[in-house]
Amino acid sequence: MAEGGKGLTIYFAPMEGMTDGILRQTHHRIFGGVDVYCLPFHKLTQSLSLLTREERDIAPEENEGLNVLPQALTRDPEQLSAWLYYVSECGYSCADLNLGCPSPTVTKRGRGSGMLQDPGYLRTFLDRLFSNTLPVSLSVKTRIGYESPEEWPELADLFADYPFAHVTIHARTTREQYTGAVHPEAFELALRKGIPHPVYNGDLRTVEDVRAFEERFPAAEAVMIGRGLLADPALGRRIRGGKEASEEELRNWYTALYEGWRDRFDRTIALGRIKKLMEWPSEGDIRRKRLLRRADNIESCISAVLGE
Ligand SMILES: Cc1cc2nc3c(=O)[nH]c(=O)nc-3n(C[C@H](O)[C@H](O)[C@H](O)COP(=O)(O)O)c2cc1C
Repeated sequence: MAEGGKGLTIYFAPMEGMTDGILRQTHHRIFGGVDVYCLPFHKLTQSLSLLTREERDIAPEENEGLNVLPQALTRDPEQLSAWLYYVSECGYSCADLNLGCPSPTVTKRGRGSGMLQDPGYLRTFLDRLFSNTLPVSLSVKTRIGYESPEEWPELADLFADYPFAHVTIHARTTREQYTGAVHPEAFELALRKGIPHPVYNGDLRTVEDVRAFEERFPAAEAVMIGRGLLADPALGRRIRGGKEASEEELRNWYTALYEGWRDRFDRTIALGRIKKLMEWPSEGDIRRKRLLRRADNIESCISAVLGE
């Protein structure tokens, strides 16, 4: 696990359709304050071929100067094992297994958090995987159950039994998707059960949230933050005592992201992405959201989010 240097190690959560190489590099260049950038999952298939977008995302040149953690979605230990060799050939030393995705199209095939429904199969999967020496170390990102947090004690015992590099715990069930109260007590149980290097994830949106977390869990080593960093890209830096994002930094951030996405895709996709991202800093502000909806170029998007 990467060292934070000071205090908690901070992971930038993987967010499909958002946290691509352009966002990761731009974030690192302007704000920093993040130790590890997590890649959205590669959906593994029988043929083991990746999508062009997935190949590009993991390519060393896309991630130059960054600490990144690639991630896979699969319920097949042989597929995962083969992919881990590919990750190693790309030059990375750790990779992550997704056991958290709650999308019905994923879970109905028993993948992502769908695997949590069958702890027996999950043990078989992990036994087979760890029966061989792996080319890189493996971490896992999980939820605390499929239907109910009552499933967590059994799952926590399971995760404590394997030599994971770390275990990221999104403190919600599959049913809870991304909203509703998190269950921080699940993290307490993870610490008590000796889960290797647990990383807390879920609704850390502000510096105050992180301070309260540190106070409640002084033994915690690491947190993963997603939407909080989209809403305030300087959050990692501020957690470490650094300054808030200036207006100039935010302008540079949005402009660089828009231009990067426009050059890679096209103007329409870039505008769509930037608007989606800007929903987070505009959260709860109906006027800004209305202005953002109407905006049809990057300047009016920036005015909608940063204007008076
Ligand atoms: C649009 C979107 C895409 C996501 N894609 C992934 C993914 O590819 N892999 C993953 O493990 N989690 C994914 N997540 C979950 C986040 O990594 C994170 O666990 C979740 O947002 C909770 O953290 P937060 O409250 O800090 O945002 C996604 C979440 C969102 C909202």
